[in-house]
Amino acid sequence: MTAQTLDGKATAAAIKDELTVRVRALAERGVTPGLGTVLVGDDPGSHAYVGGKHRDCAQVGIASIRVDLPGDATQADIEAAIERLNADPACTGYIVQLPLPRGIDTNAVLEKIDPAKDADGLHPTNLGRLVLRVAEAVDSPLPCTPAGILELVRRHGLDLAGKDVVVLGRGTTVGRSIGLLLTRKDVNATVTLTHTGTRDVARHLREADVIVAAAGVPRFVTTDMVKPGAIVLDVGVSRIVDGDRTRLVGDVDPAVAEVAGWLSPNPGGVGPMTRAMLLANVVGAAERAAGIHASD
Ligand SMILES: Nc1nc(=O)c2c([nH]1)NC[C@@H]1CN(c3ccc(C(=O)N[C@@H](CCC(=O)O)C(=O)O)cc3)C=[N+]21
Repeated sequence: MTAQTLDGKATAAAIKDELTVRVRALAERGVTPGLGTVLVGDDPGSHAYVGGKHRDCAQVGIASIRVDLPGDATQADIEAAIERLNADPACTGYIVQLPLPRGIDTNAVLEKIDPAKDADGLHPTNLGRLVLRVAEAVDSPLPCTPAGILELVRRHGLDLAGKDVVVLGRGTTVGRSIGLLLTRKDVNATVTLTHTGTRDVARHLREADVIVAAAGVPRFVTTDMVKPGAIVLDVGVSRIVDGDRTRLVGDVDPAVAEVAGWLSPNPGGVGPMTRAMLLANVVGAAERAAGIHASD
């Protein structure tokens, strides 16, 4: 048996088509959503991600505002760039590409972002809203990768209610925040968060109905750790040097496809969904700024 594919590329394309329609409706009201990016330094991976985000924007009719700062930019330089984007009416949402260079206080930077323009959904105010509004749909930006994972699963007709989900990794963008979404009453999953301090990670994984692998450890999850039929989401990305080129490798051994019921490929799974959710946050912020609400 081989796992069915959680096709992030095709699902993201469908979401982008839907967003194009919403962007057109905004244009009729004279509103153009604009995504800003703040990129510090010259990490090739970060450049590739940011480039991809601007290409996505062009596809759905979102304007882009790109701010690139040198690797030796100071805390004050970065915060000044943020203040300009907060004040710029053409920018309806923006992100600060992470990680920031060593020596920069990332949390201080993220807290300067206007929560209404937080396209990543990582501002403390927006994460706090997620904590406070367990029962209802929240009309505020959601963290892109967790939201993308839920949307990917939902659009493949899978229901997580009552399922035991084991999350691997306690990073801010995925591990720490995905449980907030998975345990909302409209999802109703049960969540275990495992990390480097967990005594026997493999034991937890083997009992999981759903695995969210976000540890950033190449091919950590192997066939012996997966219950037959489980839903497996491969979130992690590591760059591996392979001869004279680099390859992207996920947290899940591709052989897991022989055991799992569903598997998100990597690339082509969670990554494109993260980008689609970023666009959705920018469009949502522009709609709210224009007085249009999700329930309208
Ligand atoms: N403020 C901030 N927000 C982020 O959302 C953020 C970040 N910083 N820093 C880095 C991580 C990583 N991340 C990815 C997004 C898309 C793909 C993606 O689309 N990957 C393609 C492959 C792309 C390729 O081939 O290079 C795929 O999975 O098919 C991957 C990784 C967002 N992140």
